[in-house]
Amino acid sequence: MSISRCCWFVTGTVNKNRGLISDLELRGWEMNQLQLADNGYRVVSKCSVGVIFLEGMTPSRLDQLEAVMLQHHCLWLAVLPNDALEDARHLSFITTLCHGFVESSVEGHQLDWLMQRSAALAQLQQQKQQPRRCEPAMSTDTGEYEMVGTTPIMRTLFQTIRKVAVVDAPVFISGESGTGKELTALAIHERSSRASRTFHAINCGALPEQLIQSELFGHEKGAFTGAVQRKVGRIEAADGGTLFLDEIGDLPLDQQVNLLRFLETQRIQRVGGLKEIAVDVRILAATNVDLEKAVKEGRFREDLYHRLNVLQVTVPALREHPEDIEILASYFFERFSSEKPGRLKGFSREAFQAMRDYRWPGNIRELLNRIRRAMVMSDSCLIQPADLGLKCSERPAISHSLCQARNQAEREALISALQRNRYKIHPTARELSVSRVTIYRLIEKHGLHRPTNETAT
Ligand SMILES: Nc1ncnc2c1ncn2[C@@H]1O[C@H](COP(=O)(O)OP(=O)(O)OP(=O)(O)O)[C@@H](O)[C@H]1O
Repeated sequence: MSISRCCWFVTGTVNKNRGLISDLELRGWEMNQLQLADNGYRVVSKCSVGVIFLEGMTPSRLDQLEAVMLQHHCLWLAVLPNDALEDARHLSFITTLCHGFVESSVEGHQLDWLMQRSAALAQLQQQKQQPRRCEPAMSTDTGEYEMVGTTPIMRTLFQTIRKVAVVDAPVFISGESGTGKELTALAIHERSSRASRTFHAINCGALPEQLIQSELFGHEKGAFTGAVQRKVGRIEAADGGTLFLDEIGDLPLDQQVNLLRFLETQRIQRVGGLKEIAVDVRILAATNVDLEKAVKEGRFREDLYHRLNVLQVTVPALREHPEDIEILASYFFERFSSEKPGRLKGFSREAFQAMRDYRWPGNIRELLNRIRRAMVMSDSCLIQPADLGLKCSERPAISHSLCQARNQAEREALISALQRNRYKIHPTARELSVSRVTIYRLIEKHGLHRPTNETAT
């Protein structure tokens, strides 16, 4: 594995550390100093490791640094002055933000070794976190149609998409609203032999009932009042390509018969026309309602259901793969970055936590919309839970495992004790009858962040 020898460094007192920095440069490290720009540290994420020389670092610089460090996907090492571990502010900084620390008496070759190991680990972590995308389903100018997900359930979905794409049979895509059914349909089309032809999506629930037949099958001039000219229907327009019938459960029963006839014969007849026209279209259909139930209740034709349901793809609800939330959030942050104010750098830990805690009834579409709105509305440099319209109390109503419940209770007890004690570590530890070290450990474990104006210990 080739390791990038690119390193950020921030130093409290440049001169004191000049020797060590030069030594590292001689050992092949490209040492880049993070510069203090007008609005804070300039963020450029090209290095996978960073070194903070803590000596002489003022509390206000530490505050600025924290925000920057959270933005970088790199591992941070602290070089400590002798008494740093006695200082609660430094201790909290090291335990919550740093991957490792060494005393300032460290020799160049020792720091070099530690940086190499950290850079290697950071690279491995980054590889693991790379979004495993189902290659762009459709090339568009906006690059809008990428499927992001790294969890086993999403990988299974990507595998299924690849399998069903290569055959020409109808596919039935089920899943809750906003889970990505249309994106799945597009991904199937894009991997099929029809990829170079058109992908046409119809929302059956949005078509006015009296116009459905003409919309789907087209009409001849004069077929009905207002039919002033011939119209090619959506099925015919998709000839050679793929037709995606969204919300198929909303198709009225009489239109279900016409669709069934088309699926059986691959021919259509325009309204008012006499000619049968052969159309070569692959049908993908989706619903977020229980179609089997609709069949039992007589609202959906059983024969059509079986015709459409040759191959099945189920798109999971977001709450079934919450581990993808962070990667999806980052993807949407990138996707809408042109709409955000320049100062906005990403998400706070609390925002990620709130996103993980939320149940997401509107699935990925809701996540996308909340992030897009937060990016416009946020006043700070990191998106906060309130910007997303989320509160920590909006917890999932799903049952927790005992371990999750314990964690949750521990987190809540810690947050309220910290708040009661104005984020002072000592009284919080006393109240919870644990050591101060335990409080620091728990703060790190639960990704909490003490307000920067609290200097308390
Ligand atoms: N895995 C994903 N990665 C990235 N974006 C996604 C993913 N899944 C869905 N999206 C985005 O979420 C939005 C909703 O997706 P889509 O329209 O495909 O959902 P749907 O299940 O068809 O919704 P509905 O049931 O309301 O028709 C779209 O903007 C889509 O690009």
